[in-house]
Amino acid sequence: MLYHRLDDLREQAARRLTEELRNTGGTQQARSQRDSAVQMYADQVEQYAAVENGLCFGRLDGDDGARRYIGRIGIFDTTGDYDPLLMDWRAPAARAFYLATAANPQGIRRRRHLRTRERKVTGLNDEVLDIAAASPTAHEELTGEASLLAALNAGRTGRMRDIVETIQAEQDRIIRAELPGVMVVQGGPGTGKTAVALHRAAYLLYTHRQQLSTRGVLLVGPNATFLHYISQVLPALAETGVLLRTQGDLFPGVSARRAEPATTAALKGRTVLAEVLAAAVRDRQWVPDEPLEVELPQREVLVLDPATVQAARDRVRRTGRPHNLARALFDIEIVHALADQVAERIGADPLGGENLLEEADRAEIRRELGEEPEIRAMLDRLWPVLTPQRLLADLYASPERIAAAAPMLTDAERAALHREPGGWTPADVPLLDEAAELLGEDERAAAARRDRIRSLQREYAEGVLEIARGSRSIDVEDEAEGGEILGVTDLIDADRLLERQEESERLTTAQRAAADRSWAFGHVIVDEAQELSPMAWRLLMRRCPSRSMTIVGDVAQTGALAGTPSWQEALEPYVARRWRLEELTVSYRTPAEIMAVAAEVLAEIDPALRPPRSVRESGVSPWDRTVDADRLTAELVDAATREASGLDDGRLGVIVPEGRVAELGAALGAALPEAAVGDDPELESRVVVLTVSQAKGLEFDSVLVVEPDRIVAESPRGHSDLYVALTRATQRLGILRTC
Ligand SMILES: Nc1ncnc2c1ncn2[C@@H]1O[C@H](COP(=O)(O)OP(=O)(O)OP(=O)(O)O)[C@@H](O)[C@H]1O
Repeated sequence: MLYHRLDDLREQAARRLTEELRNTGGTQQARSQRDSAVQMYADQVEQYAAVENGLCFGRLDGDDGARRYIGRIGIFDTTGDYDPLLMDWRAPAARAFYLATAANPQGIRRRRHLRTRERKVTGLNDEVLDIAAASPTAHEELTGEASLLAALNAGRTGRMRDIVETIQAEQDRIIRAELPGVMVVQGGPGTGKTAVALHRAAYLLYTHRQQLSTRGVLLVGPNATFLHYISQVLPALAETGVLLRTQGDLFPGVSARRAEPATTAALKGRTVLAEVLAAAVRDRQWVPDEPLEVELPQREVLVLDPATVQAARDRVRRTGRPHNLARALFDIEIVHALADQVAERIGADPLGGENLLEEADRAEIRRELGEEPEIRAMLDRLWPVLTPQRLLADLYASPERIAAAAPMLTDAERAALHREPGGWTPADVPLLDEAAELLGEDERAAAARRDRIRSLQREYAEGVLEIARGSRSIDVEDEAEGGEILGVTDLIDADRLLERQEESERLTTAQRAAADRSWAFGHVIVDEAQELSPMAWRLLMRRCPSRSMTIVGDVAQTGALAGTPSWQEALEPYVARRWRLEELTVSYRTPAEIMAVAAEVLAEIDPALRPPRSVRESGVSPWDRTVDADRLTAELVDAATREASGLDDGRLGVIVPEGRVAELGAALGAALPEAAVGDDPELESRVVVLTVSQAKGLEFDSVLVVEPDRIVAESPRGHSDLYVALTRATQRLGILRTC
């Protein structure tokens, strides 16, 4: 019944989308209303398709005999009294599904978990919460673990799945926490921090739709591989309004993929770099040592002396305006001084009296001088308008500029900043953002933003057409019924749709936010937040002036050298002590046998830290073997082949030291053609070879950790890296050492 209703809803939305797209012309208001309708129906078609799998996954039987079904979206009975046929998991009335216990049944007598494949029910588990009333049947159990354990033991696919069917009470509390304020969610590996962060995004968008649909939600993850890993979760929860970004993509127009030494990235993460950049901007406001001569065609030579430039610069700086925006004031100052020179000369009274020129004459001279190309060129040298990219590229490229801007750094640190142009690193992005603040947006930056928006609008227009094409089967059915209905794509192409988009500047909130550096998000969620440097925190705080944030991470897993050793330290400058801490204490991923091995490494990081409690045992002990160094590759290939063949439909992750990834990856790739290796390896491959920083946040059924001692030795945070590596497996762990 629910699936039939879903089909009806989907057909209805697709038909309306097609109708709206066919309409053209009309008044501005009519067009704007139509664009809203197009966006709404396109979203609906996408949402109804997204919830197809596992549409309904729960049932609550109340003490009063009432029955409620819980699912991915709400569906109502539109033929009757608008009764809910299916309740959205985020609705307040659905909450008992996650919280009710035998001790506190919340008016619920029985909770049922339904498992479905496509549109068939394949299994169910009942929990009777009122023990006195329990009349056990074949599938009734008294604990809530059956569905959870089934989900945890299932083979991994290389893509994260949502946990909407089995959210646990401690997670539910965090997911549904109030919107305002900064909440830190600290939890050991596998405690569901990422899952909770994603479900919180979906919950907030549902509960505060009005507010967040205009300001948007930003979710920041550690790297592109990770974002790829989690990218399916929100669409499966029928939410498309969250912008997923890595730090390297947070500056519009820049995609930072260049590599650099960890120590250089750490240096760039320090707040002292904000001072360096401010000094670098000041350094570009040049006062010449010698007077500058400007030779104007058909006119005299004008001379600008250093003292005049210095005085103009001081006055302009005192206004506190950002560099690019202050340029107009500087121009006025300098042109004024030059015009005075001209006026002195041409207005001089031959009889020695007062200057003969009136104010109107002087104004005319200033206007003319201001337009002289030679003078404009000189002003460009004295106070150049700069993009953030120009400022930073010029700084890095010049040891002299670095020396002038960074006297507070050591020689070695200054040398580390020096490099040739050619792409940006993720650590450059917060610096570009800082530079943009110092420089202010000039016309060129505004034009670049308009270009980006235009290209996004085109993408959007194409996306709408894709959706309309995807709903084509419904058009075909209409035709079969005898209707002569053309598909929407026969009538309109992306360019025409784009024209229409441009009339009303319609874009999804996430798309507009992505193109606009100064966008203020309604809520910001940061995953693996322990990796952020102080400079990266500055950037994120700018994107979220309301300080409505969910910060998710584990300080014991900090790998980045400029990462966060304590939440208080990271947040203090922005919210003082006004943040709240929630902790997750149960590891759903890592079985007890593996957690015991990881716990030894955790004690090396800090003996006071406690590992999370594993929710299950796998019954398989991790293995740990030492081999001769020259046998390592052969032994690794053997072990990986064995582990891979033991997987049913799961995945094997091979985590290797950074310094050996190319060599060992090539050997594994030659022996196991299905092995993926590289900067952004395909996680859906059965075997994936990665470094610890790539493996951050990911998980595999079986994991091989290669040369743990070398992983530790490769970084000052090496024990944290090893802890991350050892906690990636859901079932089996093998360790291969060399002697
Ligand atoms: N309530 C739950 N029901 C089913 N699966 C869950 C639940 N909570 C967590 N999991 C599963 O446990 C695994 C670990 O979750 P997740 O990746 O969110 O942990 P994490 O705390 O972010 O780990 P890490 O710190 O290692 O990145 C995932 O496979 C997730 O789906």
